[in-house]
Amino acid sequence: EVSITKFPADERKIIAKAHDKYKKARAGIINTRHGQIHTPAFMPVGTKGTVKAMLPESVQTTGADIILGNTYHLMLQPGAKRVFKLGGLHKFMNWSKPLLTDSGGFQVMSLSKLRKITEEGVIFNSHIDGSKFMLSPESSTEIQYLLGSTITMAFDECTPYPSTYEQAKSSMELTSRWAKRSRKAFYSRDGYGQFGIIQGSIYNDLRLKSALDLIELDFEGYAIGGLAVGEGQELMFKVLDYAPDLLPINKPRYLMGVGKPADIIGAVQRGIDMFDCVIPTRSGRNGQAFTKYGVVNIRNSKYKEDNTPLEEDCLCPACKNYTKAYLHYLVKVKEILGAMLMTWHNLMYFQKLMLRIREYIAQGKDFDFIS
Ligand SMILES: COC(=O)c1ccc(CCNc2nc3cc4nc(N)[nH]c(=O)c4cc3[nH]2)cc1
Ligand SMILES: [Zn+2]
Repeated sequence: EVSITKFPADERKIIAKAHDKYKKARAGIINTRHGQIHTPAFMPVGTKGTVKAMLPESVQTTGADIILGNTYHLMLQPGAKRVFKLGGLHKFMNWSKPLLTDSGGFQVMSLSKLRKITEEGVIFNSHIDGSKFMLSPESSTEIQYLLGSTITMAFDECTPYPSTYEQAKSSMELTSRWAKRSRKAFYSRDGYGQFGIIQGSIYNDLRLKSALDLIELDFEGYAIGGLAVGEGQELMFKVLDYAPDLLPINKPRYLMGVGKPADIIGAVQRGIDMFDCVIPTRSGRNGQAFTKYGVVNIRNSKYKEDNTPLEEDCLCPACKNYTKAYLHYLVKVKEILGAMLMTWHNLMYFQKLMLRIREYIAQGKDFDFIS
């Protein structure tokens, strides 16, 4: 049981504003072969088969029901066939709950050096040793099968921002053709699912066409891609004012790569059910702690003799057993325990946020508690 605390001032504004205009927030449960996912859900990112600086059992204590892995990284090292031979990713990383794997297109574009996009798929050189690989709707789907993903993502092209209407249109059409091939390559089994990813950038008619193309393929869930790519919160919310409504109301809606607490709250109010973001883990290792008082940059010298915890009522090990002075010191001297404690606290903060959101939606409360 975690205590219910108030949203910090900046979130207060967002929720109060969002509440008036949006009554699309929903709370629910996704049942899978590896257990239930309570939505709205936040997925900690475990790119290389580990949530960095966390034991899987520690991730579990924060309240996470599902974590995200990346096809791109795992296919390069240790290799999907090897993970399959060793019993699959769940066994390999000792995580028995649901796993969602991104399909690799986004990571290829943001990580690999040379690459070529063809109708067939993406040809690229590994950012590790430069060796040549190809990712296609078929190979990405097969890799995710070999990993044993609970939720497989269709192979898409994340349309860059900004893009002209023409660029966004041809990119979205490629994603639709790849979605069809991804769906055909998916080996459907009870309790496993595949999500389509809609594109279309900031153009509402393209977003609609993308949704229609993917709804025809009857995926178990749908992701909104091509956002959190530099467009900013205002433009992202402008797309989210209508895009979730283009998707089946009875299937999960997943906003990829989002986000800060205020982004999550605004997106939940617009009908989004699932989130993933590196922010709590990556910025935690970087010395940023999310608290009800706002973000604490623990490296700031004002904390070097602060003998109080990050949050007095937080149940995480960092807050229960240590002070900001100790965290300040650990992060400054780059001690591994610093990364561990900051990550643990941030993941706990994000899961507490999701728990509060789920409770208020389930109780039909209009978030007026923060007014
Ligand atoms: C400390 O914080 C950070 O370093 C940091 C870095 C990146 C993001 C944004 C991530 N945004 C994002 N991830 C994404 C992953 C995606 N995957 C697929 N298959 N298709 C997409 O269309 C797609 C879009 C995304 N947008 C947010 C935070
Ligand atoms: Zn804490």
